[in-house]
Amino acid sequence: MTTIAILGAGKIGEALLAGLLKAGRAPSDLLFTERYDQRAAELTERYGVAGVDTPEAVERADVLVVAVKPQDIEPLLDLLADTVRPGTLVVSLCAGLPASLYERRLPAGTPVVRVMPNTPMLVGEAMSAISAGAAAGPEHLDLVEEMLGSVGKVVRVPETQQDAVTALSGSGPAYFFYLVEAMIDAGILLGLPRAVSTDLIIQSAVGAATMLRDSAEHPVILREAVTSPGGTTIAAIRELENHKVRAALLSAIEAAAVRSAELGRAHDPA
Ligand SMILES: NC(=O)C1=CN([C@@H]2O[C@H](COP(=O)(O)OP(=O)(O)OC[C@H]3O[C@@H](n4cnc5c(N)ncnc54)[C@H](OP(=O)(O)O)[C@@H]3O)[C@@H](O)[C@H]2O)C=CC1
Ligand SMILES: O=C(O)[C@@H]1CCC=N1
Repeated sequence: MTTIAILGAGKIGEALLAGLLKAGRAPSDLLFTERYDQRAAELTERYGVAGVDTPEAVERADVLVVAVKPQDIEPLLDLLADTVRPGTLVVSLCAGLPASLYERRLPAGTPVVRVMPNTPMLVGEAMSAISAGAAAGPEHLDLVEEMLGSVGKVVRVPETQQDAVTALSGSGPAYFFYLVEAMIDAGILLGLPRAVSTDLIIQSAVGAATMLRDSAEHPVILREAVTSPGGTTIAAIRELENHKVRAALLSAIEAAAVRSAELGRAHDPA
């Protein structure tokens, strides 16, 4: 069985750990590293997976999943540089960091797959986009697709599209949470109890998301079906247009893509 080590079990690393276990992987086929012993002990207690140091993870794992913040990549690469064993697959979940960064620093021929997942991995509903580095072949993409397919949906994209993917689906859940948060506040403004407002909005979000996924209808058609002539929805939509919410979303997501590219350049100026 393939042993997978998650290097940096923070928010996304833990989501992957939990998702893989939920999908049926044995705790003995998983390892993780963490910076602080207390965090490692908590994770082992919660998931029954062993926390190890980086050299042990490199020694034991067939797949190393890098899930530290981009700002923490350099010391980790220093540790991995001469120790990664031939044939080990390196999977990077880090925003912005190109496969070429790993290829320059790790032993020649190390296969690298760059991935942009998202946190709904925790509930088996991740959206992950994967791209092969120079030394990664179809067998490596298949392995990563199988691994991430057990915790959500996977698409293959050219690496040139990863900054856009990061801005859209990597950060995407945050935009929906932000919208939900604002809509719950609107209920408070209208005098509803917070619990009622929260229930109304979360169920509306779940219902709308399920329709988007299952109805095969374009979002415009679904929105038009809610928007009655002379009714309530169009009164709200006029306000959204007045406040340029669509333009704000375009700018916001463009800013996220620009930031992803900046993070990459900061560590891999070539
Ligand atoms: N959060 C998200 O929604 C998504 C995040 N990502 C990417 O995933 C990566 C991790 O993000 P996120 O999980 O949010 O960040 P977190 O800070 O929550 O997780 C990173 C974890 O790695 C630990 N760490 C840092 N350096 C090392 C090291 N050398 N060895 C072992 N552990 C280490 C950190 O410890 P400490 O807390 O002590 O710093 C922290 O617990 C980022 O590169 C991000 O771009 C990708 C998609 C979505
Ligand atoms: O905000 C970030 O940088 C990370 C990458 C995508 C989602 N969270």
